[in-house]
Amino acid sequence: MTRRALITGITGQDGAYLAELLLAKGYEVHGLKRRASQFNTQRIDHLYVDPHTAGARFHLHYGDLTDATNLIRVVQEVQPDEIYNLAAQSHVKVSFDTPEYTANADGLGTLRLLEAIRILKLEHRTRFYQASTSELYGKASPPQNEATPFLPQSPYAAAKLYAYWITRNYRDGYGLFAANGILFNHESPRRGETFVTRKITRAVAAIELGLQDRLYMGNLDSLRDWGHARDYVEGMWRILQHDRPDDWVLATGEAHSVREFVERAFAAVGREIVWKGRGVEEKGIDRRTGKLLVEIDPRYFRPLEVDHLLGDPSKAQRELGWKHTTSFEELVREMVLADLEQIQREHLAHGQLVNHAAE
Ligand SMILES: Nc1nc2c(ncn2[C@@H]2O[C@H](COP(=O)(O)OP(=O)(O)O[C@H]3O[C@H](CO)[C@@H](O)[C@H](O)[C@@H]3O)[C@@H](O)[C@H]2O)c(=O)[nH]1
Repeated sequence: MTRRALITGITGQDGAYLAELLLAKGYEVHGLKRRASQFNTQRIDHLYVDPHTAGARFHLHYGDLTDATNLIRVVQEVQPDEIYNLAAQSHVKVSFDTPEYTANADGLGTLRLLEAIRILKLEHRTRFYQASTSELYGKASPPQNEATPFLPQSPYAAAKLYAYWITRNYRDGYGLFAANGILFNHESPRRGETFVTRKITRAVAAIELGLQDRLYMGNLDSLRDWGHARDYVEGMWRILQHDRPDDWVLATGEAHSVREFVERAFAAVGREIVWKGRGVEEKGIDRRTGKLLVEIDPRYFRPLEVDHLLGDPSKAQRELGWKHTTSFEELVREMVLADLEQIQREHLAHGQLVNHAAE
């Protein structure tokens, strides 16, 4: 029997990698996508199959985590063996501007999906994966593992805390196979352009190609545990194949500062950055040419910051046999090289640089 998966957030970075993985494993993959005035399917266009094609295993459904009746109907139609809830308003800084929407989509959206499973009496058929996050740890001291108490520091993290707990409550109360993957930051060339890694690699590529002068940054001191998204979707799948539902940290076990990410990204194109000044006066200068390349813009600071995320993935390693395979250095390099190619292509097509990195 072909297994069926429903992925919410299929148009995002993780949704695209997970869809590829599940298709390669022989699954029938259904994805939920929001209607938008502009095309938002670039990351999955290569997977699209005309639904009239015999044996098509990739299907998209319109939907939204804020729309309960829609979710119930889609779950009823698909009758999934596995649901991966990856949809969210996932930008931490944006959540300070849109806290109510973030709570609705990220918190209540998770509840709506769990309720859909119950209403349709799929408790014994459908396994549920919740995209929980290292942002839950917030101010908790590193390293963080499954037993570390959560101290969320944003509307996004507070909404995800509700989602984490309601997933556990439905597991314990109703016997659902409902699991939380507590994923630390994971990036790739498909990362959204307003997250810090992609913002940096796009800027480095654009500067290198002479299309941009400099990069404006927020807090350079944050430490993050950055891995490659392709490794992490493999972990999500393993979490749902385990013999019991549980909560799992996926991380590399290595933390680097935002400053270090900037340095490595410029190093990938042969530039060395030297830092001058402190705080908002800090500047990144190209050692060879003396050119000012990085400046601080306080607009990118958040009302609350998460200073240090460093995951301890030993449980996932021991019990799921999961481990990251891409190093920090390889990740940065892959992203810079991909952006050099992509920006060259965009520039040829539009004659100008398209810049979305406003957050
Ligand atoms: N986005 C952004 N972040 C900046 C900038 N300058 C400094 N930073 C710092 O870079 C760090 C990482 O920011 P993001 O890349 O936006 O990611 P995040 O806040 O860590 O959240 C991401 O990872 C979580 C997992 O821990 C995810 O849950 C979340 O959805 C998101 O993907 C933060 O400390 C942020 O303050 C900037 O110009 N833009």
